[in-house]
Amino acid sequence: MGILKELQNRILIADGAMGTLLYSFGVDYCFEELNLLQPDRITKIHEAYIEAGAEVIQTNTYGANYLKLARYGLEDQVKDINAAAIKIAKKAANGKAYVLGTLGGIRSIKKSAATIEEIKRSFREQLYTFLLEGVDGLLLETFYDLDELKTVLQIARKETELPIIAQVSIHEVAVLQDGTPLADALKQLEDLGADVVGLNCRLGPHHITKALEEVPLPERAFLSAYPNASLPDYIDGRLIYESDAEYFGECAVNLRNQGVRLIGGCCGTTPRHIKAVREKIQGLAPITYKEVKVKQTEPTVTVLSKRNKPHLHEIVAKERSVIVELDTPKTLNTTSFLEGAKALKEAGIDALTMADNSLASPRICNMAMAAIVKNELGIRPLVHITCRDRNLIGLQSHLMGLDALGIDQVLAVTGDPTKIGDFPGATSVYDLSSFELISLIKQLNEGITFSGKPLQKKTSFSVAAAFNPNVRHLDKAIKRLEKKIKHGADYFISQPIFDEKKFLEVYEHTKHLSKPIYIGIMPIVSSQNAEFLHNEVPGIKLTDEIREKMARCGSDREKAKMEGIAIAKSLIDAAFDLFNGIYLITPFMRYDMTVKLVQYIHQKCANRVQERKITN
Ligand SMILES: Cc1cc2nc3c(=O)[nH]c(=O)nc-3n(C[C@H](O)[C@H](O)[C@H](O)COP(=O)(O)OP(=O)(O)OC[C@H]3O[C@@H](n4cnc5c(N)ncnc54)[C@H](O)[C@@H]3O)c2cc1C
Ligand code: MET
Ligand SMILES: [Zn+2]
Repeated sequence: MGILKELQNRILIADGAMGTLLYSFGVDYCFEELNLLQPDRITKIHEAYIEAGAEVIQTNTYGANYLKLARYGLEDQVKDINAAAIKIAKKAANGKAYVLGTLGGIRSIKKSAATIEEIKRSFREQLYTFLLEGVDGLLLETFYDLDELKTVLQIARKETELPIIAQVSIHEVAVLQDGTPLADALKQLEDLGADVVGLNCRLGPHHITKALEEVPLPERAFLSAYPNASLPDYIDGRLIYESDAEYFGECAVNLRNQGVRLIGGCCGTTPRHIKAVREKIQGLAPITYKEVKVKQTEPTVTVLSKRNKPHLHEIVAKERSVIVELDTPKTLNTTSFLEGAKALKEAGIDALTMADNSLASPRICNMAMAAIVKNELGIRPLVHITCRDRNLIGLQSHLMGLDALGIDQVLAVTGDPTKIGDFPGATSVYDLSSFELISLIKQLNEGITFSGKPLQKKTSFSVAAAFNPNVRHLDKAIKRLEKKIKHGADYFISQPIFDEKKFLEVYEHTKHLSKPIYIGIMPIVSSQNAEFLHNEVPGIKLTDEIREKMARCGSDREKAKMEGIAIAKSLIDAAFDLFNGIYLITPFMRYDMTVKLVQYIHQKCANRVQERKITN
């Protein structure tokens, strides 16, 4: 008769999980490859679901697309794996159940997981196999990203008149990750031609039912729901679901009361769950009228963070500005650090920048020290944030914490690789690239979280990005700066430059940029330090003259210090008229050196003012 015709008059029961069932049997490789390697195993699962009461089953093809199979080196077998899955499901159904060809969503929370073009290509390949082999309908399931689902639905709708079931997945009751209310999303899918719209996975029956309370009965389409068995627990490295099938069956009645006509199960469900659904649903007619619960939306008050001072990017765009890096201690002794911070404040810096575990070695958390210098010493902190040490959850929480502390100057960087640090084997997170981190911060400035939820307040971050001019191809580095600007960078802070001639070259390459630069200068402390920088730090080359000057100081620490300061002063002279912003890096807690350089810059500014007065 056809699925849609049946749904006009009755509720259809679908099957439950395939992946988590296989996983619970100990399979932890590519589930879809089993269509080729162990077809009998898949057949038995289908049969068990049909035996339990499923009238609609789905092919074992959830991740059988080019992009996901590529993780297992199986990208060339898309057609074979899908074709085999359809044959297995049809044979198992044997006319007793409808067979849906399943296509799973690719993106999760990160849009960057795959481009729309890649998704389209990958989807089409899988779709054509379904259409060639023949199925009773298509199940587009577990789509977190509404744009992705809409894109693939449009492709499918154009290619076939088969019934299409389009299902989103949600993290939070009745709202998609981009903030779209579930009811709106399902309406959009219906308008794009989906025959059945609904949701599956991620949440258990309780939350899925709650979400559906806000969804009206569609005008033309039908509603579907495939909840997980429960919320997942993580035990001994495995995701475990509560498996009270009886409860799941009872919940199916609630789904029916919300107007759902196609009821199945997702992760953690088993043939026992489906049997329970059948027992509870049997004999119940679908509802034809429902009261929709109107969501009590809290008014979205979006206030701006309070700001007393202009941001650094606003200052440096107009006038001379000096920021100094003083890295937080590697031990719990904060005395020198705080003394240094105080001395630099007295010297008149605009901000104290604190790296985020630079060189991938742990130091006292820069957020903690930033709060201390801000609150106790009245210094404006600038906090570096790497993508290396925090996942997406950690990054957003960190930024929200900085806002709560009133710290609004940040530098978004990728972070030095762990292999150069104290813990070479440590995990690097990199959920986000530096570009994406910049975008995330700018999104918080709009009062919206990464997943599109309102924050009820707009943060007010001024976002710096890193600029490494010590590269072989400066043009490529400049392209990265342009990209960082597109993502929202307000200004740049550069790695130190050790060659007077380099400033002009950097100036010429960057003068077209719309954002200002704090150019980096770091005093050298010894000949050993000079040789290390020259020979071991990629991209950094010191002139022979500088190396000779430092070598002449031998092991005389005081002499080397004076020479290091003198060299840094010459570098400041070379940079002075080209860049408003000077970023001084304090080497090895030697703030006595950076204090002298800050004073030098201020003196130079005062002299300039004096000279101008005289010439006028
Ligand atoms: C001012 C400043 C502050 C920093 N603070 C910290 C800190 O607090 N903690 C820390 O761990 N690290 C810090 N770093 C180091 C920085 O994270 C690394 O140098 C990183 O590799 C580059 O940072 P990014 O954010 O500019 O990377 P991105 O521009 O995002 O570059 C990311 C990747 O691309 C590569 N890449 C960059 N430019 C080019 C190019 N021109 N051609 C080809 N490939 C390229 C990089 O090597 C890197 O692997 C800082 C660097 C700067 C300049
Ligand atoms: C990750 S959502 C579940 C996908 C598919 N329906 C399965 O059960 O394997
Ligand atoms: Zn699932």
